[in-house]
Amino acid sequence: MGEEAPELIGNTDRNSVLGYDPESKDYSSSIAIGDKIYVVGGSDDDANASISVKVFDKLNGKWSNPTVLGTKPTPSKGHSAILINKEQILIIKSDSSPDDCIWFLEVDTQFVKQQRQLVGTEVVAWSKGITGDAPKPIVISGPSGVGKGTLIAKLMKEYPTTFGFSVSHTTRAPREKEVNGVHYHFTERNIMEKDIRDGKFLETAAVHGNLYGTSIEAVEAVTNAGKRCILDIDVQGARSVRASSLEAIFIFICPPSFEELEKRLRSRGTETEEQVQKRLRNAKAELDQGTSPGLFDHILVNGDLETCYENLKKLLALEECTDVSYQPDNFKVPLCHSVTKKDHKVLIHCGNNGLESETARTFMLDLSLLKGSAPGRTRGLYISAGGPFTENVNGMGQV
Ligand SMILES: Nc1ncnc2c1ncn2[C@@H]1O[C@H](COP(=O)(O)OP(=O)(O)OP(=O)(O)O)[C@@H](O)[C@H]1O
Ligand SMILES: Nc1nc2c(ncn2[C@@H]2O[C@H](COP(=O)(O)O)[C@@H](O)[C@H]2O)c(=O)[nH]1
Repeated sequence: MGEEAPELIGNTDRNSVLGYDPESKDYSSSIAIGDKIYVVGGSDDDANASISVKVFDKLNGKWSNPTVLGTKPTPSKGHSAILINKEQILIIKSDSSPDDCIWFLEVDTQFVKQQRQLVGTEVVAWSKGITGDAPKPIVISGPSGVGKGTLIAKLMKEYPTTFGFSVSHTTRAPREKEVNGVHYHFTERNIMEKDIRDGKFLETAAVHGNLYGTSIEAVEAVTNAGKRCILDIDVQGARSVRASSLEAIFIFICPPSFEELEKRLRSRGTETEEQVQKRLRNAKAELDQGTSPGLFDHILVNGDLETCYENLKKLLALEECTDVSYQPDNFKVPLCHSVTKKDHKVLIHCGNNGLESETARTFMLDLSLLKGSAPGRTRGLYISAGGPFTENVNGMGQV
């Protein structure tokens, strides 16, 4: 792309332009936000199908390749892009399955700002759009030995297709029965520190003398599998997640007494006496922080295991959403479409010029109830079909 500014052709008042080169089969959409132009490029050449992001800085006339966070959309035959606010670009993939065609490219959300500071480069983040009000991830915290892992294992065993565990990274050594990639991603401190600098983590904390962290990929792997994500993290981690854009439910597990906690930690037999002492010292502070108001939504006492498990299930059922359909059966965006936006509504006009053809259809995306963002999915999309939707059609699309 050289050092030339991207040419904004077409309907520039909507800030969104699609260019297509029939020879190379490359296409790109350019979105101007402030002094930056974001170019989302792709190729519909089957052999080199790809989707990429470049940023042009109008102030210094330079291109940059941003650090791209989050799971990228799979390549499609084409896409259109439209600015929905100063932080997010809506990308609509053509000819993609209904559950994989709405994506958000975040360019200046809270998460992107944080990561930009951390990484020191331009940062963008992908977040897949999903319809309806999908259940929120669950953060489970509590002092070491209280029974978090035991409760989570029971939940995963009873509901294997509903819940998925966010596999953390840690620099601590594996215990006898722990499997790399299942219980933790066991890693070296210098590698983890580099990954932190590269913005790969949603949160990290030094816990009991080791480094622990939830990678963005760990959370996305669970949500991409269509499951509800469970995070087993310490109180510092819960605080970081609370401050992030990952909208979650925060549950703190308490022991019935400090003596019982000590007994469980010792009887597990996985730590040396010195480590047990350290964990018990830290438990005092964690119990203080965990039970003070503000951070956790729910506190459960793990006295009798079965009672606590039943209470946990009840609590999660309370937070479940009802099963309602949020998109029409025939939702699929063809190559030939145009997109316009008014307030919180985006109209996708499909078919020849979006109007005249017999197969022409219009879909309306309602963005007013969007929740969450990268890292993770953007929930709360509502899609309806038909119309008439009285919006002037003069957008762009693959031709
Ligand atoms: N309600 C309970 N009553 C008695 N023992 C329990 C109960 N819940 C868990 N345990 C036992 O306590 C020990 C610690 O449990 P677990 O490993 O699940 O704790 P944890 O909170 O995940 O600890 P860590 O934070 O160190 O990973 C285990 O041996 C487990 O079998
Ligand atoms: N902040 C984070 N804390 C984490 C993460 N993964 C686990 N943990 C917490 O660490 C302690 C100790 O765990 P152990 O397996 O060594 O006993 C415990 O409280 C976990 O909840 C993480 O990714 N981030």
